[in-house]
Amino acid sequence: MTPPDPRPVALSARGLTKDFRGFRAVKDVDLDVVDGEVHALVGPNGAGKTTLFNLLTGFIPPTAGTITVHGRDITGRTPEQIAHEGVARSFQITSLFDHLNPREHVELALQGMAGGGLRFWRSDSVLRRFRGRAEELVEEVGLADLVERPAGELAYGQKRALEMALVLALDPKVMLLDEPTAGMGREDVDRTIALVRRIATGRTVVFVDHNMHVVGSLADHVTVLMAGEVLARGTYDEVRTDERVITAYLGEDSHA
Ligand SMILES: Nc1ncnc2c1ncn2[C@@H]1O[C@H](COP(=O)(O)OP(=O)(O)OP(=O)(O)O)[C@@H](O)[C@H]1O
Repeated sequence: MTPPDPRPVALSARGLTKDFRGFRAVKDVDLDVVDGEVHALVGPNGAGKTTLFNLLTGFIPPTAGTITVHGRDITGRTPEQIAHEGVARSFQITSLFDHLNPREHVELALQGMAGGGLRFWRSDSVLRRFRGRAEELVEEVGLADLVERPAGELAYGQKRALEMALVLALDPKVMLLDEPTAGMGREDVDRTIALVRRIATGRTVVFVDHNMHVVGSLADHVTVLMAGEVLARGTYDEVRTDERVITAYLGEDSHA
């Protein structure tokens, strides 16, 4: 057993439960993500990872249970309110504007965060205030050379990096990344591992990923879900060698 982490808890859930018309997708989940750690949520298909993400970020309300951020109860808050508590997420599905370049995307996100709302009309003088910071964020995610390239012309891995910049624009203390390497080839996967490591400095990161190389490379702690429940938790090496986890994954392989 790992000794308790002395750092304060950034994001916590107690008894978190979600029913979809009688089907319990998340069951009585307790989760503690400590300040500054990288925490992976893993589990076979249908384990409840995305549902848990949606609960933690307010995209769906829980049937039961509580969620706290740095000790403040955020249960039942909207995604916008939760973002203002410093929790922001990325999505698996890209939602970029093809004709806008990376800098323009980030400028809009910064404008939205500053209270201007996400507007489709943009006053250049307003957006220019955000230009410097937008360029920094584009550079931080490794897209400095593509700052003027319309998003529609970016490769898949570059689009995912841009989405990371949009999450960073919210200046989150806790970042939730939904399958940051989904659909990527090895090179993009390695680039994304390096990127997540970089952006995790001074932040708390929770991510879902099916790629165990990514989980092993990044995660300080891992929570394994199975059929909506926490099956195991610990370091990567602890959960990797846990008999229950091995059985759960073997079960998944045999049905693949
Ligand atoms: N809106 C919904 N209505 C009904 N059932 C749902 C809904 N969303 C999810 N579920 C069910 O809840 C269970 C958990 O789904 P979830 O998407 O959270 O799993 P997951 O671990 O993210 O899976 P994957 O790895 O395939 O993305 C699944 O059985 C799914 O069919």
